[in-house]
Amino acid sequence: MYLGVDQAAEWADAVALIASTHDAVRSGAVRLFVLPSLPATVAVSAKLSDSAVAWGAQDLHWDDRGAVTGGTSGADLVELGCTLVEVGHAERRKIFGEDAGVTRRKFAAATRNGLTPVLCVGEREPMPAADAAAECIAQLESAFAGDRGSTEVIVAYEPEWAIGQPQPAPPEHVRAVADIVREHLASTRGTAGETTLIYGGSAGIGTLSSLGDSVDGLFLGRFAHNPADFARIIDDAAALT
Ligand SMILES: O=C(CO)COP(=O)(O)O
Repeated sequence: MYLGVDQAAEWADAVALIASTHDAVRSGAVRLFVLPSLPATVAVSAKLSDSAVAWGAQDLHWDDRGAVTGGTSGADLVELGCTLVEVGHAERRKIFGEDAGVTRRKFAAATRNGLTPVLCVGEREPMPAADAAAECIAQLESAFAGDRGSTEVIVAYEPEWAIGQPQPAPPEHVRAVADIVREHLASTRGTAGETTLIYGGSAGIGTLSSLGDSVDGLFLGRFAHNPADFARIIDDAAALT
């Protein structure tokens, strides 16, 4: 909810231009997706529709149709051209009280509708990496509910305590957690359906370079609101490919 609808559209316009001119995006070496606020979806998708940038939503309801005033149907997101949807963001868990059961049902709704879930996991408080990873793995397994990799999933590791801060979590912490989570995903899901691991939480210019190949990418918030900064973050990603 940082950007208004017109601001989001203007931002998407700038991002579409960056995507169309950046070699790493043009070649497919760097892939981009945008999850605007729901009211901005149509305006943003109009700007991105001729670009390589995918778009999606920040939330959906677990039912596709019925008496759910204020809900967002995954089927409607598909009609809007969304190919991804975020599930289980820390703010959904904290502000809206979404628990493991809600996240599991929303994850199922995403895959049922053919939307790639961007499944957010992360520890609430700072803690040793092994404990943080265990918490993330418990959240993952709870959301998967036995799904063993039939669909593509993007796992966003976002420690709750690192969101909305001046700096991301220390890179050595992120790398240590990501290594354990990745090993778990590889041993339980293999390569079926493809699982991507990205880091979010005050990520910006230089974050990806500091994480090396322990993650596949970033989940950006505030520090991508300036398109010029976003372009520099794409440069960081391109340098790693
Ligand atoms: O929550 C986030 C992305 O989902 C991160 O937001 P910030 O990068 O603004 O902390």
